[in-house]
Amino acid sequence: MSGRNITEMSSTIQTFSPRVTFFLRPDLPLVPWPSSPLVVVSAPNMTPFDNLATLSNMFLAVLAFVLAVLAAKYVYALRRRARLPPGPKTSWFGSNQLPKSHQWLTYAQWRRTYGDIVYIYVFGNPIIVLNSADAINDLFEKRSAIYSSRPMRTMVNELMGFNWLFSSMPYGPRWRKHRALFHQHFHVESLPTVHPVILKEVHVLLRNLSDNPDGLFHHARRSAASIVTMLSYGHQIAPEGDDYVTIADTALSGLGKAGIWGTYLVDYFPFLKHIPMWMPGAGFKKQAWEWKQASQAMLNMPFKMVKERMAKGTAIPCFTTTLLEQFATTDRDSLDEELIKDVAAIAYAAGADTTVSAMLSFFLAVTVYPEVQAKAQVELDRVISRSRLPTFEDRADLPYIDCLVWECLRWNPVTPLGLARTVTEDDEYRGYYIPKGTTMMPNVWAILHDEAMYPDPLRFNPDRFADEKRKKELGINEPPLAAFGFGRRLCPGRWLAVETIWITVATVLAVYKVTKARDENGCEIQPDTEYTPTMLSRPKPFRCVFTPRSDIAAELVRQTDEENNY
Ligand code: HEM
Repeated sequence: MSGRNITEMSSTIQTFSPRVTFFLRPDLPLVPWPSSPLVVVSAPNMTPFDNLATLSNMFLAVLAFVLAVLAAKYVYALRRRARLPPGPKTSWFGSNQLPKSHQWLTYAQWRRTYGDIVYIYVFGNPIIVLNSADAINDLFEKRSAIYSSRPMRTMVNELMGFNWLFSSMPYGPRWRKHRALFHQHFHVESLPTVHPVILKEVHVLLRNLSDNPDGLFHHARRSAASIVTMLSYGHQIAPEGDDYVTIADTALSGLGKAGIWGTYLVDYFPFLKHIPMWMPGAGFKKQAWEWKQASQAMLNMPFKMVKERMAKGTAIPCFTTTLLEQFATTDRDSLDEELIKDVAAIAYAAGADTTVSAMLSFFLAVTVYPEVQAKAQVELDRVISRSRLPTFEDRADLPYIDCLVWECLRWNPVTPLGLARTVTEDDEYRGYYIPKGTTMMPNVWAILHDEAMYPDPLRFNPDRFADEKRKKELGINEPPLAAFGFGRRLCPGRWLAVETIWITVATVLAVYKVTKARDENGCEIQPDTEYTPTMLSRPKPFRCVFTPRSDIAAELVRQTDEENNY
């Protein structure tokens, strides 16, 4: 070694390049390393073969180090994977144990097998289903800083053009801006100003039920939709063939179908969005393109209509006019037209079909449970004595109607799997490892059918909300808030929804007896109590009959026609 011992050389090298020294072996000669200008060590007696041997030793040392790091990482990952929550055996391709329809029912059964927190792995995507109020509360409420985002939804947001919906935006400044603007206009204190709008549309519903009882689904939908379009755009929906409703319904039917994250493969494999529409198997792209035309029209068309009416001076004051006026005068920093347009459109997208599902649950429940209907009518008759229609001022005196509304929201929740979240950091809960990016599904149906809190949960029983002492014992609240979500993403339209459902229930039961339809032989038709398997679940079509409870009731319905128009 030319008179220099290994320690000296090593320290010389360390001076220039500590990283290299780390790999040196004392039993091998030290040589200059041509590619590293920092290592300047003379070793005159060395041959090219010696150099090669040293290079390969260094290479081996680096390789060994890299392999050690990878092995450590692998062991760490294995250990973490061993701490994933339990769940059905799934491979990278998912599993045939995964339910294809009404997933919430299967997930609720899994609670018995796997517990509150169930892990599924589908096409490389980790999903956790939360089956209990405790687990959801611990994560979505107490750790809301990392559980308030939404999963990336390639089909809905990117391909179908619904990126204006703040309900599916990731948690962050853009979402916050949208939500704050929505909240400014749709909050509990604003309710008295929206009561006249709700009341008027519910009266239209009464008349429609009298004229054409078989059109129940259509009338209920029209009523819920007209309330939100009046509030957002000052637009009352035409009885039939309203252009806005037609276009919005096309868009929303797409959203309903693609809304449960993972319904389309492209949610799991976002790169599929790049495949051309003409390729075999790319039917989803064509379908998404059609829905996109509708989602963009739904966003732009009514907004343009309001601007035109404002220019002509015929616009009815509403959310859009108020904000456009504000935008034109003062508040240009915090407002822009795109923001106003997005927020105006979400009221219909998020508010119409949800409210109508709960309304339809009410019609189904009172058809199937006549004793519930009779009890509500006793209360109504006691308070308003059949001489007039109920108003919002009667609410405090009609507690059973409240209970009936809560039970509609619980019995078959409108969003049985809530709206999926994603966790934005690795987390640990009850000793389980929850990887960053996991899609979190709150099983709202399971929570609202937990026998410990709601005994005999499949039965429609408003009385479960009536007894204060029993409620305390069981730990239940009204309203059943889980129906509206959790934490920072809790539904901001819940006040409007509850008011709408409440006055619908009170008004319909004040004037009509709702009974089962009969077939051609005069036999009662037992309604199907099954619900659709969609993200927004609603009763499957059923028939019922609306009979005025008295001549006065029929007259009260007729008189609603004389109310002033907007
Ligand atoms: C019975 C009627 C309704 C039900 C059951 C319902 C339910 C829900 C649920 C479960 C969520 C997701 C919450 C979460 O992620 O934890 C949600 C979000 C939302 N709802 Fe509702 N909703 C109803 C009516 C309405 C109405 C009438 C409006 C508007 C006028 C509305 C506007 C929204 C919006 C904007 C969001 C998104 C919130 C966010 O992501 O920050 N909802 N709703």
